[in-house]
Amino acid sequence: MGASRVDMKVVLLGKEYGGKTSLVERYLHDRFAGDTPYQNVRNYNATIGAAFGAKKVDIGDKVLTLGVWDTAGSERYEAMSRIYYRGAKAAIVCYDLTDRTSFERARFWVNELMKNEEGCKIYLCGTKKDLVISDKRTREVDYHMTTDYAEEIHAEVHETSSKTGENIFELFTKIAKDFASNPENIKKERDKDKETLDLYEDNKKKFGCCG
Ligand SMILES: Nc1nc2c(ncn2[C@@H]2O[C@H](COP(=O)(O)OP(=O)(O)OP(=O)(O)O)[C@@H](O)[C@H]2O)c(=O)[nH]1
Repeated sequence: MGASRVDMKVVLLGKEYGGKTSLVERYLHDRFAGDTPYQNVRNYNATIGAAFGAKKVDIGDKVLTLGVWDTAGSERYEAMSRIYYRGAKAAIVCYDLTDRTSFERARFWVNELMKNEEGCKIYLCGTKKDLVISDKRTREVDYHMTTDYAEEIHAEVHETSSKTGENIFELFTKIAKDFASNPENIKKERDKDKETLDLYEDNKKKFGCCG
C-alpha cells in the first residue's frame, strides 16, 4: 500500500453545531476544543466548506487508511456537502442529543445518501452524550426512536461524547472493520492492486525499468 493512499472515504454530515468537527478532532488528534474558553454557544468555530484528515486504523489482520471529510453543517453549504459525500464508503450522520431538530436534519442527509450514494454505509451518531448523562433532562432525542429508525434504514446507532472520548474510537474502528469485511470492497482493492501491478509490468517491458 502506498504511503499516501486512502483506502476508504468517510464523510460526516449533519446539522450545524451538531458536533461533527469535535468528533473528528477527538478521533484524529485526541483533543477537544470545547475545553478552551473562547468556545461557547455564540462563538464556536463553525466549519466553512469542509475539512479533510486521514488516519491509519489497525483492525487486526490489516491496517486501513481512512480519509475523513468533515462537512459544514450550515445549510448555506448544503450543495458543497453533496460534493463531499460522493464516493464515500461510510457516512457518519450526526445529530446532537440535546437538540431534537438536529435529528430531522439527520433524516434529511440519510434520504440524500439513500437516493444518491448506494454504496455508502450509514452510521447514525448521537453526539454530546456527556451532556445527557450529567443532566438527563437535556436529552431531546430518544435512544429507542433512533434505533427503530436505524433498523428501518439498515443503519446502526452510536452515541458518543467528544468531550470524554466515549465511543469514538469504537465507532471508527467498527466502520473500518465493516468495510474490510465486505467482499465487494476487498475485490475492488485487489483489482486496484492488480491494475497497479499491471501498469508496473507494462512500464518494465516498455522502458526496461521499474519507475
Ligand atoms: N459537552 C460537549 N460539547 C460538545 C461535544 N461535541 C461538540 N460540542 C460543542 O458543540 C459545539 C459545536 O461543535 P462542532 O463540533 O463545532 O459542531 P459542527 O457540527 O462541526 O458544527 P458546523 O461546523 O457548524 O457544522 C462546540 O461548542 C463544541 O465544543 C461533546 O461531545 N460534548
